[in-house]
Formats: sequence, C-alpha cells, structure tokens
Amino acid sequence: MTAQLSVTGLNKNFGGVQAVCNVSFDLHAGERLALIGPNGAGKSTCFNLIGGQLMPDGGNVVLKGRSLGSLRPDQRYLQGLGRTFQIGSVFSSMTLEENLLTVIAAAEGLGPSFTQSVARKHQSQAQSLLTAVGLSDLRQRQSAELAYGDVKRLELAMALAGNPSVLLMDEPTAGMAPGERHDLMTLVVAIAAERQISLLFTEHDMDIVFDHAERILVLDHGHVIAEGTPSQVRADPRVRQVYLGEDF
Ligand SMILES: Nc1ncnc2c1ncn2[C@@H]1O[C@H](COP(=O)(O)OP(=O)(O)OP(=O)(O)O)[C@@H](O)[C@H]1O
Repeated sequence: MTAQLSVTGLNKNFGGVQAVCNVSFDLHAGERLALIGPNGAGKSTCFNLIGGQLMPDGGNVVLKGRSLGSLRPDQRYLQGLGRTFQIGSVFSSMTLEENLLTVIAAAEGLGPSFTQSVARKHQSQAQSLLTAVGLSDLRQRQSAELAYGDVKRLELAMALAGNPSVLLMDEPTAGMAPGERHDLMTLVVAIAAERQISLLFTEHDMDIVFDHAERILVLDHGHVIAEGTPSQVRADPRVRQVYLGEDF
C-alpha cells in the first residue's frame, strides 16, 4: 500500500514534559486511521506537529513523498494537507458562501482579498462543496447563526476546498449530540471514499472510533503503545490498562 503520510520519529518536549516521543506511523491511500489515548497522551501535539502549528524537536513528516520540513500550516494546506479543529473554526462574520470563496481563493494562491470576478468564477465550486456537506440551502446565511453541527460541516467543506489528499480531523464530533456525531462521521467517511482522501482523526468517543476507523494507533504519555485493527486494539491488554477498564 502507498503511504500518503509518513511520520517518522516525531519528538516534542515542553519544558521537561515529553509530549510526543519517537512516534512513527504511515497513513495509507484512502485509509481511515484513528489516533486515540487518554487525556494528555499527546494526540493534539502530534496533530499540531503534522499540521505545522508546532515544529518538532526531532523527526519528520512526509506527505506524498515530500518532506514538509518547516512549512507553515497554510503551505501544508496547499500541498494537500487539510485540517479541521476540535473547536469548529470558520469566519463567523461571513456568509457560508463567502467562507468557501475565501478558502478557494487562498487555495489558488490569491490570498484573502479576492475580487468579484474571482468570486463569480468560483461560485459553482463553493456551491458544490456546500452541497457535498448538506449546507447548500444555507449558502447566504451568516456563519455566526449556524448550529454547532453545521459549523463542523462548514469547516469540513472548507478543508475540502484545498482538494486534500490527507485530512486531519481533531475530535471531529466534540461538542455534538450523539445522533449528530454518527451522521457527521458517516458523511466524512462517504466523502473521503468518494474523493480518495486518507483520513487521520482523534476522538474521545470510542463508539465513533470503533465504528469508523479501519486502523487505530494508541498513544500514552507520548509513546505509541498499540496499533492495529479495531478488534486487535480492543483486545490489547496495554490499551485496556491505560483506559482503566473503560468499556469499549
Ligand atoms: N503548549 C504546551 N506547553 C506545555 N505543555 C504542553 C503544551 N501542550 C501540551 N502540553 C503537555 O503535553 C502533554 C500532551 O498534551 P496533548 O494536548 O498533546 O494531549 P492530548 O492527548 O491531546 O490530550 P487531550 O485528550 O486532553 O486533548 C500533556 O502533558 C500536556 O500538558
């Protein structure tokens, strides 16, 4: 299988706290990989190292065969690395369509100050992304008025605007009602399959993880302690130990 994303020997220390320690893994083409672990295990730090929000003390991140080195998050986005955040992150003073047009323009290297003609040119792309995430009826709505689940959908559409080959989703269903969580993940999985996107996500909701991940990587105190299919991970005594008998 081809690795879309290769993480090798990642390390990050915060003033004596080894948040991420020698973490290595591959994410294969079209694969859905979940990164799990108890609070403080290093999941967000790992995501920030891959997304470029943080620089590692050591190790390397390679996207489609190209080392991302010290590229900024926006440069990584242009290379095909999409990301959504634990707290949905959109431009709340803009309409949904304007949010999309802004990131489409950015993905084309036009910066945020795009012209009306550029907006007209990309309107149909914005519309099709909103349709893909089920928000086409709300195109002209102010984003600040959206329900939280719809903010997450809009954020997903914005991540898709860069045509990512790899999508990082940091707790995609955090803050959502249980029913909404499964709907969002079902949508994400369908979109990822249709667009051949490899998906790496963190999640505290174990039902979401075991229902939607094909492979799981478990972190504890910055180290990878287990890796495998959902059934292998569920049966792993080290995993059961760090989750202190939580039911999953
Ligand atoms: N900016 C920072 N400065 C100092 N320590 C940090 C910083 N960011 C993270 N840490 C520490 O690094 C460790 C890993 O934190 P991280 O947020 O990556 O874990 P996590 O698995 O994402 O946790 P959670 O599930 O609670 O979000 C923790 O001990 C945390 O306190």
